[in-house]
Amino acid sequence: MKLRGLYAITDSQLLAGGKLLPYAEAALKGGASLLQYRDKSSDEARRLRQAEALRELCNRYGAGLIINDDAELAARLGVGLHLGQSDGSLSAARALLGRQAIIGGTCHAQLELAEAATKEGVSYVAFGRFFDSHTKPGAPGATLELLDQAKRRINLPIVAIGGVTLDNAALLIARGASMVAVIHALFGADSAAEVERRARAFSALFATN
Ligand SMILES: Cc1ncc(COP(=O)(O)OP(=O)(O)O)c(N)n1
Ligand SMILES: Cc1nc(C(=O)O)sc1CCOP(=O)(O)O
Ligand SMILES: [Mg+2]
Repeated sequence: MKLRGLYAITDSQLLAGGKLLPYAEAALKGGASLLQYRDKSSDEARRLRQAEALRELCNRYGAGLIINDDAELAARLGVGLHLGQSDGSLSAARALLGRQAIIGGTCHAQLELAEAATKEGVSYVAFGRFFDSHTKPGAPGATLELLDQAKRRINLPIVAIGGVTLDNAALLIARGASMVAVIHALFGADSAAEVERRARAFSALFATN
């Protein structure tokens, strides 16, 4: 699986009212390489149902499905996982999911966290928040200079997240981001057709950088 390109992340509030599957499919049609299922609810049956449906879509479009926060659900479905600093052990997740699974770790703006995550066997490291974020306004800030340093010190794909839009994504890619992870600027749209247009535009940035 290619860890380069658009990394689409779902949001249960933004995609309420039946939008999850059509909007996720639109992002995949538009070329998203990874899709993260990010749902903070505790409705386990619904989470399982939705994640299974997203796995089917990702398989159809040749993209990777990543589950946020929930190693057990990722293991049950045989898909990837993203963990933040308080979401459990990355090395335990690697042991649970096996060598092939895509596992990512949140590193905020700290290279030391990325070095520790690398030792624990992650597939990519995620830094952020780079810009003002609708979804997570309080996330700690990261700078473009951090990407330069990370590129020199971390030998893994780098994901940039937080306030990424079609206007600023090229800056991140030019500074070494292998993937841009996007919620609001992708899914905060009035139609699935608009999500697909945006996904195509994000994906095209990787062809020219
Ligand atoms: C690709 C990617 N990067 C960072 C995060 C944030 O993870 P975390 O800090 O655990 O916060 P929540 O998303 O769980 O609220 C992410 N999900 N994906
Ligand atoms: C989930 C998340 N994690 C962040 C971090 O900095 O670790 S920023 C963020 C929100 C990303 O959403 P949007 O594209 O709408 O800004
Ligand atoms: Mg988390």
